[in-house]
Amino acid sequence: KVAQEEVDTLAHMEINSPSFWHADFDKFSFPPRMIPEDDTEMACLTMFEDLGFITKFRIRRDTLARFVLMVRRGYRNPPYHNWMHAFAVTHFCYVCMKNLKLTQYLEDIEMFSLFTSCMCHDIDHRGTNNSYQSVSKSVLAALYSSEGSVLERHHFAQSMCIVNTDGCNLFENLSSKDYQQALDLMRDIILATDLAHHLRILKNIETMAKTGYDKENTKHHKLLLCLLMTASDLSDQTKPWDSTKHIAALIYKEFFSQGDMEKSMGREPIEMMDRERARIPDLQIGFLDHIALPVYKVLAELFPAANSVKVAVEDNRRHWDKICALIKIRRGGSCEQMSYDQ
Ligand SMILES: Cc1nc2ccc(C(=O)NCC(C)C)cc2n2c(-c3cc(OC(C)(C)C)ccc3Cl)nnc12
Ligand SMILES: [Mg+2]
Ligand SMILES: [Zn+2]
Repeated sequence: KVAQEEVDTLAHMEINSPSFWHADFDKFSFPPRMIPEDDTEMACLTMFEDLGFITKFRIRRDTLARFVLMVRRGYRNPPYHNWMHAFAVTHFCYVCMKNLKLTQYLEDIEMFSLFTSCMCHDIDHRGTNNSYQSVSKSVLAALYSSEGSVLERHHFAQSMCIVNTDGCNLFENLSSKDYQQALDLMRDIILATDLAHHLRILKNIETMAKTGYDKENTKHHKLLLCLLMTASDLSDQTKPWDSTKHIAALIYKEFFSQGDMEKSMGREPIEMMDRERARIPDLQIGFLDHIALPVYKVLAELFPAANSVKVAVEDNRRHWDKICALIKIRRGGSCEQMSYDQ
């Protein structure tokens, strides 16, 4: 699936330093989506190298090149859940590892597995959510609906296919113990990206932040890995307003086409997926209040160095509030569709 000359090019090129991409490449303020898509594989090599993973886990350069190329190809091209989403998620995880001194909280193998999981966490996403898999009686639902987290199980299965493909096994030089641990960690971390799972464990994460992280407690390691994964998955919300506005446009493009498909199947989509009914500013305020803000609040409690990220999300919420207020003034009543050139 990946041409040998592509692998050779990526495998033999000198790995660029972070500053080659931008002076702030390893800062929370840097927007990873500004990297041209065709440069993202090289930027992934920069991050692997800068985190010390290539040396520490004795990753062969041709294996790494083939792995990165295969992961990128594993993504489809829906409006939001595409390779650039995975790259942005991976970049946020890299910035956390560079700025939050995570070596004092997690083991090397855990960080390596988390970083790799970020790259793979939405592989082969079709731009539809878990409930749509059951409604449309998709192959994925047939495979996984009895266990739940249908999409996330598929993302993990696809990731394992790549790891098991000749010349793509990123973990090939790990001890058998570390090898098994890496795959188990990838499974737990990718399954943690199911919103339902996240909402189930959020209380435990908040309790851990209150009582204080205990490096000797394996449960705390797991909870922290899940938090870092969801904080990375939502990290588009931590960037400046222009980017956040654009991301909302992509998300609702994807949601509304699912809603259209559900209507064509004679079903009523939920409001956030119904282009006739959805009020985007209201929905985004709800999403930020109930899903995004709690994640960055607890991240900032655990890591004061992440406070700027929480502030950025609060700024974005204020922007949506202003748009809602504007709509109310102009239209009276609640927020309706309109262009947000705010
Ligand atoms: C900008 C933005 N708006 C969203 C608005 C709504 C929802 C949604 O699913 N609401 C469901 C209702 C029933 C409560 C998700 C949104 N969303 C996500 C997202 C996060 C996910 O889950 C983790 C990462 C674990 C939190 C999983 C999937 C997605 Cl698409 N990423 N960005 C967004
Ligand atoms: Mg996902
Ligand atoms: Zn994702």
